[in-house]
Amino acid sequence: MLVFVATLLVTLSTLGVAERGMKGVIGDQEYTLLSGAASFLDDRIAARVTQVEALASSIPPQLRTDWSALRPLLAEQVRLWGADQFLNIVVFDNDGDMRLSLRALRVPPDFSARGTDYFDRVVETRRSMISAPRRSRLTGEHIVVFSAPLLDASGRVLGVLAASVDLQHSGFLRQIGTLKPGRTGYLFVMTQQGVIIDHPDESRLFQHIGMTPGGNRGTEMALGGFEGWVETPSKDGTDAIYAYKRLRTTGWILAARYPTDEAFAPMHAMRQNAFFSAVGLALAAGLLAWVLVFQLLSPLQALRDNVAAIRDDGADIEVLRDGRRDEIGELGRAFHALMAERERAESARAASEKRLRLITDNLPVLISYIDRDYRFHFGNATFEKWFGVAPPQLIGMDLAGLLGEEAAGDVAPHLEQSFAGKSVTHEIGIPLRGEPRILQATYIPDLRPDGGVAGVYALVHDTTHVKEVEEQLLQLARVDTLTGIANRRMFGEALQHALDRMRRSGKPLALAYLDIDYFKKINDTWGHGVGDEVLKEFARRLTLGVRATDTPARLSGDEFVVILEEIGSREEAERIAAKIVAAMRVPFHTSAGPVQASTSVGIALSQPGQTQEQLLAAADSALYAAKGKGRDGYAFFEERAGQGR
Ligand SMILES: Nc1nc2c(ncn2[C@@H]2O[C@H](COP(=O)(O)OP(=O)(O)OP(=O)(O)O)[C@@H](O)[C@H]2O)c(=O)[nH]1
Repeated sequence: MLVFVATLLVTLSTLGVAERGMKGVIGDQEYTLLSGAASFLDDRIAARVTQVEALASSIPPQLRTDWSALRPLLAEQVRLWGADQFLNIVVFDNDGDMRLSLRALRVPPDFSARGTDYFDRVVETRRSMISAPRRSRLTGEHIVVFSAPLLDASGRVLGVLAASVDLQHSGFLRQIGTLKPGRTGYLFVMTQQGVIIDHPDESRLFQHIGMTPGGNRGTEMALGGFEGWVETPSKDGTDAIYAYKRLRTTGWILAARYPTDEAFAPMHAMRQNAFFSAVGLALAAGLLAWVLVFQLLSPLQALRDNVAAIRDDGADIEVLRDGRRDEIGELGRAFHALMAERERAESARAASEKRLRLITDNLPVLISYIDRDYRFHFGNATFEKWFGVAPPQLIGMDLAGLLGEEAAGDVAPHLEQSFAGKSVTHEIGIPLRGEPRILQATYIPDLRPDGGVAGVYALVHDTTHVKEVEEQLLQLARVDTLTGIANRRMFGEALQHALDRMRRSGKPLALAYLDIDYFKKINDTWGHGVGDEVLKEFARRLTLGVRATDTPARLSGDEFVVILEEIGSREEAERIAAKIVAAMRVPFHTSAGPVQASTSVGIALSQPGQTQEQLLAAADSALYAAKGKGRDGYAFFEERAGQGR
């Protein structure tokens, strides 16, 4: 389209320039023609002037006032010139009276040439002249008069010889009519004052140019002195080329009118031809340009198709390297490099993702990403192992869908804190595959650059086993490793709890403090191993000898205690002590054979407001008393130390 429009524009503007140039040529031609015609007319007029001057001067001096003798001379001369040169030749005397006329005229009695330009000026200047166009007073015809003085020897004017030319019928001006431009163009002549003296329209002859309504800029310019050509509308509205030239001899204005339509008829035909040729050319050029552009763009189209094939059908990117050695080939190679780079980055990313996936899937923890709707966005393979939910099924699942309403309700407040921007860790107990488990969950907020939280990363691990081990460790720390009964630490706790219970129930408790008699000797006699065996058996007998609710404990070496709860009386406590003492008299079966041992027991009954230490000290004091009494027996704590049985 662009080529089509451009070609048309160029053609039309070139035509416009050519037309303007052509118009100039035609105008100049017309003016040149007119100038030729003007010079022809000037020559004719000058020739007539010369004829009349020559005729006047050829008259012999004696005949210059002999009017009757002059006639045949003039008649002979006119005959020689040819009859149609002049309409008439007359001679006036120096008073202006007509003395001679070659044509027979009815001359009115008062006819005088005085007052006419052709008489007065000649008398005045004594030189020949051409009159203004005028209407003959004698014949009524439109004429111009060529007049010359008849002078005597001293140069005095004797008369005036006047030769008239019929403007309308003589063909004096008509001869130039053949020079008219074109078929409908014409020439016309007017005086400097604008009186038309020659015109193809005879009705306008000898009328002032202004008599016809309308205006003609060219003619107005010409009356103002313009010579040359101009294109302007005529009075009848049609455009025409007007040319104007003044006659040198008379000052008359010779004008030519050439209607533009006719002047440019060939031009219009040419324009039409050129227009159709231009349209054809433009169409052809446009079509050619289209084909060219199509051909130029076809590799680009192929490149586009290749890119589409790579994107939509997964075609190999190698199709982009088609080896063209131009800009499009460069573009293809640039695309190839870009895509290869992308593919490398993509496979690196995929490998990294696979690695990460492998790691996360094989970690014995739940790794997930939870969005703001509390729905899973990502989850590792552990979800399948723990909950039987495969990662793809997990996507979009909400917490209640995975954990059940109750557990989801427990988790929600912690998640909310994390969505508020905090890292949160909490524990929750839920059944997994039918077993109660303790899980520890850590929520890490996914902070956006604007500070908002997009979601939460959740890391959950099963701490059940750890808790169990912890519990075991705790238990181990409270148990005497040799005997399996409570150690000093657990004893302390148990005593505290027992004292608390006593305070609540009001039922007193007793504390028995025991020590194996001469244990050092057993060690020394049988060795430490046997000593240990005795200690274990001692603990066993102690445990068997008291109620299940009572707590036996080994404090250190061969020292033991028993917390005896809900002891109704001192007697009851003593009974138990005696029972224990009796139980220890039975020989101990060891790897080295039976070993005889015994124990001493100190008993103290708890008092209101008494501390652990005070109670223990009281029992210890009673033990001391029991030892003091010879061992293998018990003593009851009295306020005064040392008392007991
Ligand atoms: N086999 C063994 N011996 C221990 C253990 N702990 C402490 N002993 C020993 O137990 C003995 C305790 O002796 P003491 O209580 O001081 O004295 P005793 O010989 O029992 O005399 P009395 O208490 O006055 O009747 C020491 O010789 C310790 O070395 C242990 O775990 N195993």
